[in-house]
Amino acid sequence: MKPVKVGICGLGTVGGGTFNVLQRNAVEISRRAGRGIEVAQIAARHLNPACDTGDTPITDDVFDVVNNPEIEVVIELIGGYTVAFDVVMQAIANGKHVVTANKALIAVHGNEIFEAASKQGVVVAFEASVAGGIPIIKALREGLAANQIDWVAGIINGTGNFILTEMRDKGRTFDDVLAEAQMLGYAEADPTFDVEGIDAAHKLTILASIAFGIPLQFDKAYTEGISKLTTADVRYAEAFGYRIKHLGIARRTADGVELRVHPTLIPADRLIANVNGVMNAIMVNGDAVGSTLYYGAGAGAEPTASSVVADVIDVVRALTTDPNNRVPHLAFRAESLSDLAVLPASAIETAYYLRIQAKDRPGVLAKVATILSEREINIESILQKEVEEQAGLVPIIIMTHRVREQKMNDAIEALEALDEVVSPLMRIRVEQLN
Ligand SMILES: NC(=O)C1=CN([C@@H]2O[C@H](COP(=O)(O)OP(=O)(O)OC[C@H]3O[C@@H](n4cnc5c(N)ncnc54)[C@H](O)[C@@H]3O)[C@@H](O)[C@H]2O)C=CC1
Ligand SMILES: N[C@@H](CC=O)C(=O)O
Ligand code: NA
Repeated sequence: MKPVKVGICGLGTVGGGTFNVLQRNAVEISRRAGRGIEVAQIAARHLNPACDTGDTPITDDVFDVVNNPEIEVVIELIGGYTVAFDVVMQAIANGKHVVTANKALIAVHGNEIFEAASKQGVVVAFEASVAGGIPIIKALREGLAANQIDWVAGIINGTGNFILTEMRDKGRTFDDVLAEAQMLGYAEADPTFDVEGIDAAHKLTILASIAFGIPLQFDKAYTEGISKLTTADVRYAEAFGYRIKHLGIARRTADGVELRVHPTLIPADRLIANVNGVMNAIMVNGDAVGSTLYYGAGAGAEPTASSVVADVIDVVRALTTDPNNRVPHLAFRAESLSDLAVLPASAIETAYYLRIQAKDRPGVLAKVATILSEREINIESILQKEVEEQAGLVPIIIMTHRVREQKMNDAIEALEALDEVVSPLMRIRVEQLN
């Protein structure tokens, strides 16, 4: 049988890695796919020194690839929502299958893209878009298909986890580690997407849709980054037996779905609390299987290429299958997606860590405790440090029981209004993940 011709759009970190893996493992790949896979054309603005493209035809116009009649599968590795969106929609209109690593595109425009793809009978595959090399889409969509999924919680941004780990273990500064993550090709084109949680929210949006069978709703995700965390919080968390990780959490409750990305204290003895550097890990809890954990490299050229190429192999196998009997894009059949509401942040329920910088006066602790108890917020433990972090100020660290976010917002407003308390205070959510 003739090889399947594919076209690569974008030859940066992931595009280069994808080309290299397709070449190096060509024999193994064709033994799995049943056919060879040939890169018939590449669209690139620059050559990639990490990859020897030999005599593969190269164009600087992505639409040469998208409109190339020989190409059956378009691999979109440009990123962003502009050119990438046009590339994907035109490829679908031309009856071509698409493989992409672009979580921003899928989280924001996925509903429209999947509808167009289904009408055309083509597949849009996006395993590399979440957690780089970890086959989490495959696990959730197929391996756990028997379950009602209760929650998903994961470290799903490699850059952010790399920064937190290096800051904690080596005392390096935020900016220094971010620059290294950019140099290593982990960071997004705009690194605020990594450090402000936008990239993790894109990925969480995708995971939640596949876990619960709901349309993609990125605009409803609550997003908080890691840029305000201090080494003092990391230290206090450790004193309580916790680690701070930047988590994406999607949880089904009686009222709807929580969809939230934020720094989180988790018990230091959980496996996921010990996931360091660029590694990602995702816990999935299903009613039949219980808790499961998926671990691996969340970013980087070849780990991400591992997922891209696996998708290409899946697509090659799907070329001869009935479009109505393929695994649905969002795991549930499009006509069976549910309208389960994504809850507003005020309805989230979680425990809290509070760090209050207070003037060293008698009676402050009693006032703080009163404000919390008036709002039925129970204190789990409290630590009043005698050392002053700033002149005349002593930190009070409080761990609470679970409470609705609305109540905590009210309490924080009242605490910050106290004359003795420096505003703003630090609040970090706490999860046990069991
Ligand atoms: N870097 C990583 O570890 C991971 C990246 N991703 C996603 O993969 C995609 C690609 O990311 P990277 O490879 O890191 O980015 P990159 O910036 O290294 O590569 C993108 C390439 O596309 C090229 N490009 C831009 N516009 C173009 C156009 N009109 N025509 C032809 N080429 C064009 C750029 O010149 C660049 O070489 C993004 O969607 C990203 O979010 C997903 C998982 C991991
Ligand atoms: N910038 C992303 C790349 C992979 O998705 C990350 O750091 O996780
Ligand atoms: Na993946």
